[in-house]
Amino acid sequence: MSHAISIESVSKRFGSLQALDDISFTVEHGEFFALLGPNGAGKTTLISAMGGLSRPDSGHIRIMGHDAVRATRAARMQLGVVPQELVFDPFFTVRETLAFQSGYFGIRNNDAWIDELLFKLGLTDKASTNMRALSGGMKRRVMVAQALVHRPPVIVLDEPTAGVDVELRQSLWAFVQELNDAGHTIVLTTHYLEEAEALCSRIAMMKRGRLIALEAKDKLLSRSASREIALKLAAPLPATLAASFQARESDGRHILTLPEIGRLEEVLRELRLASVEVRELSVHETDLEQVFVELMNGAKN
Ligand SMILES: Nc1ncnc2c1ncn2[C@@H]1O[C@H](COP(=O)(O)OP(=O)(O)OP(=O)(O)O)[C@@H](O)[C@H]1O
Repeated sequence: MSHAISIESVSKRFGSLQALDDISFTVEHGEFFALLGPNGAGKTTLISAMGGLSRPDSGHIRIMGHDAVRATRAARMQLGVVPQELVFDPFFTVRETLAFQSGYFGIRNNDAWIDELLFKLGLTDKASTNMRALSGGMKRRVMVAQALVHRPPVIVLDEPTAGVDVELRQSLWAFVQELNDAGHTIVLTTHYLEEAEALCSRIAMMKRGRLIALEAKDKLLSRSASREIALKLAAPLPATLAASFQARESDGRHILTLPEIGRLEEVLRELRLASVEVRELSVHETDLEQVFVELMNGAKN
């Protein structure tokens, strides 16, 4: 079959604001894909368009081959979106919420799957609790269950861990990883870059409605040549080095930024010339946050 998600030259304006500017990319079956970008980059707008909730001004989106505008219902059957905002009827119980959502997809007798979802998301003992009586974290778990009642092959999570405690975050990721292992395609937006780094194999970055990077994670990480080194010295850091390598201090160590690792030799030479003994040296590998910041700063406005 075609791609799990295909986005083709999608643009959308809100008045004078270009929220999406000619976005094109595909997500393959079974991928764990991250969509990153600062606030207002257009991630939620793009996700709404995938779910047929808002209509692009131009371009096409297909979910498992179904056009999100012309075949909204068929596309939605293939897609589960966990929204950023908590949207629910406060008077329904958790089980009623999930049964109602199943009915929306024309699924009757969904109890066995609902029970499994409740169990996997740690909601079993909350099944009869009214939605309004749940904590924020519990409500978020219901949002995840709600997106999965129709067992969609493609799952999009829009910042599902915003404001969620560490325990839920970890159990949520274990569950999402399990879904991915079972063959579900996952698209994730998050502001926790270490989550994207740990889970996703390919990463798209957006800024002001445009796609500014789309690469395999490893390739993206290797794109940043700069490294930080931490030095513990027996004497003060020579001023010339401090100036050349934007030195700062942390935890009794000098942190120097090397634009490329080859400059390490220059640092060591300067220290030898100044007779400063090195007691400890460690090199910090690039992480996604560093690449993200560099790309965001480097992208034109
Ligand atoms: N219905 C709307 N009417 C007008 N402007 C909108 C509407 N929806 C979104 N926008 C604007 O479009 C831009 C993109 O918003 P969007 O919510 O898609 O960003 P985002 O990348 O999801 O950000 P965040 O990380 O904060 O969730 C923003 O400037 C936002 O204010």
